[in-house]
Amino acid sequence: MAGVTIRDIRAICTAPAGINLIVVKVETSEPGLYGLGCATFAYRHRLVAAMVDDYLKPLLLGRAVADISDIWETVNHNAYWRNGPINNNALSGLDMALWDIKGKLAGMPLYDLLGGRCRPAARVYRHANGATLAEVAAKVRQYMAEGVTHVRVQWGGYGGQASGMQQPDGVLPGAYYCPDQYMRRTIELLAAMREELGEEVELLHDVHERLAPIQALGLAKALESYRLFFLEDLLPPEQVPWFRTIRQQCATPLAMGELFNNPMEWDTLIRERLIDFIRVHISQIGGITPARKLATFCEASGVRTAWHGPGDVSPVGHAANVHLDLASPNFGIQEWSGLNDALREVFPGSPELCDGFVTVSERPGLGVDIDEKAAARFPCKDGVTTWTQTRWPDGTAFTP
Ligand SMILES: O=C(O)[C@@H](O)[C@@H](O)[C@H](O)[C@H](O)CO
Repeated sequence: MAGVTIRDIRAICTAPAGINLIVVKVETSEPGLYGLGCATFAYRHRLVAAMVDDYLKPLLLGRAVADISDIWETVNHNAYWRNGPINNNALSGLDMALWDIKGKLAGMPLYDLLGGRCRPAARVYRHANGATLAEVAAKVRQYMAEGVTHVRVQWGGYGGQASGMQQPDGVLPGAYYCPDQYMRRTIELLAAMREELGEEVELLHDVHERLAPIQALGLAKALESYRLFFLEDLLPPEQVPWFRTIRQQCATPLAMGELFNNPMEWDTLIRERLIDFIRVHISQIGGITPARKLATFCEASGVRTAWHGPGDVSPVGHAANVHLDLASPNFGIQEWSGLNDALREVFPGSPELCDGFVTVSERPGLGVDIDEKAAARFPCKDGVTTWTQTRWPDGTAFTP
């Protein structure tokens, strides 16, 4: 392994499910030996690709593939300013690809290289959204029939479907939602789901940072009696100090972190045991190398992992999530957004769901490949992102 070096690094952009994905391919001096990593930042794919092709490649050609830790530190410091999403995603693509190569050289699936399996498969939660309470309940039942034990319930999408909003003249266009209405409806939603579904299913809910801090506290308290598995992203990263107050006032389990990029964002939450689940987006924090350290840091504080697993993670990134899930003693649950046939065609060997558990292929490394010809049939889309232009009824811009 000592002699194997990096021969090429490049970004591959593809959108088989209509969502922009970025994968980094690292080719080595060993013919046919390469690794893949997820660098998906769906709304800025060109910038991440440029970071990979124009900055990481010239920096790293000829480096030994074995030296993942040193390469990670080198890239993290190379632009002087660090911990931003463009740099972190590019770094993640590279980092995962190097772990993939290390696994292939060792002849081991990544979970084995990370210390071995703590469980044969990772339990997932699915997402049930509906326009009516009956629709949400029907979706939950459908998942339960498929063997899924944990379901995240949402009524009218993130922030709810606002109705009867009173608005001043001249408000700007945007994705409007009404936090007070959303809060009332969410309490009604959880009451209705427990009434309808009983206690035999674990329920979760994603606030998606759509409330002011004092409302978030009120919601966490109001939902306590419905016994959530966890309440997700109750506040934006900028309001992390509020978790101290929330923790003192209620026992609703809390999951936080999909927007985090910088270790300082999670440090207090974990050290002071203010959350129960860490759910960072692994490519946003720089890949497997920092995620392993974060999982170990959480283990010491009794915090479990619930890595972010939405549609804007490539199957390569989902595989990285699941390998970590299998190898971490303090794994909690895995978000699973599902794959379509086009994703399976472009990414042979993708993780698969069976009876509420996701598994990875037993091939060495991450176990996922890419069919570049198929990927080219699904080009990424450019354009302005509109769903993140979120506003409160009076026109105030607020977090998406
Ligand atoms: O938990 C989730 O799945 C959501 O928060 C994501 O779908 C999130 O909205 C997207 O990843 C943003 O691109």
